[in-house]
Amino acid sequence: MKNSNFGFIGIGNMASAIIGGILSTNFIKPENIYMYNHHPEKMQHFVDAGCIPCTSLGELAETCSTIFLCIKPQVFPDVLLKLQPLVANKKANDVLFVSIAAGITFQNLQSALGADRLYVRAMPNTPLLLGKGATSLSRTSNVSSDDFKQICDIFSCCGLVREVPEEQINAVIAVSGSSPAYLYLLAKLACDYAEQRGMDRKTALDLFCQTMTGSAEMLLNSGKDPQTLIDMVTSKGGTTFALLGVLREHGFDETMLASFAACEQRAKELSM
Ligand SMILES: NC(=O)c1ccc[n+]([C@@H]2O[C@H](COP(=O)([O-])OP(=O)(O)OC[C@H]3O[C@@H](n4cnc5c(N)ncnc54)[C@H](OP(=O)(O)O)[C@@H]3O)[C@@H](O)[C@H]2O)c1
Ligand code: PRO
Repeated sequence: MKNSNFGFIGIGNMASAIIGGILSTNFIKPENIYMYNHHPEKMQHFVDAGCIPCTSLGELAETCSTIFLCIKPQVFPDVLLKLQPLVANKKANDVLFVSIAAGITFQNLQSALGADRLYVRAMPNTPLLLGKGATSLSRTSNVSSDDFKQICDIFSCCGLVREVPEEQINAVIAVSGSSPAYLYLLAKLACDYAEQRGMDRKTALDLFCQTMTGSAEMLLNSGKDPQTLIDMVTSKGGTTFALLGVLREHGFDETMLASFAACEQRAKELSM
């Protein structure tokens, strides 16, 4: 398969993050990036940067050998139904589909677009917008190493990439896809509390964020596991001991684990 033109369907938050990463690193020239959104004004920013807007799905399908499906899972049945006849005349391995949707399975894509086509599933996250995202990728077994490397390289323009088997891609949503939401929630609560205690909110946010990045560095580079790092913070009978005691009393671990399971379960429900 020769990838020369790349098409994006659904130019919202995540497609914008991926295309932004590609353009900022010059990995693909803008004139090789095609896009379609049913509200064309959403594409204007990228059109100004030299990308090619399509006026129909057919125009995009005609021109592109790699097609990123960046719409919401609920929109997939409709878009795949329209896409199927538009790619029917292409040879099976002449087009590679990359779906970034939570829950949409290879089986869903194969049923709608053809069993022997090439498919990659991606689970990115919103920090891709800053080139600091984390993306998990799975591929069907017929995707060659070269083709898969190209998709990995595209997501690498926006941060870290890891391959996971498809069986794990719903579980990973709680780890890196949805997880920015609970980290932001923690930041919000810490800032709300600081404000209640008379602190300046911006000062609290700066301190909290530095603590998040520093803690992440410790997890990655100290050689210590998470529990050892928790123990290093927790003086016997001290403040952290009191804090963790309340979390334990209120079932924090169980609540978080239940929320991760709900996240994975919802992805399964979003399957077509
Ligand atoms: N947001 C995240 O953190 C995140 C992380 C990982 C994966 N994902 C996955 O990424 C996908 C997109 O999420 P998002 O947050 O980027 O959503 P989004 O901002 O709503 O983007 C979806 C885009 O698709 C457009 N669209 C809707 N129906 C269309 C159609 N029939 N044809 C063409 N374009 C259409 C929407 O246009 P209008 O708004 O004009 O209707 C919108 O621009 C989802 O499947 C989600 O599961 C999201
Ligand atoms: N945002 C999407 C959702 O909430 C997928 C992961 C993050 O469904």
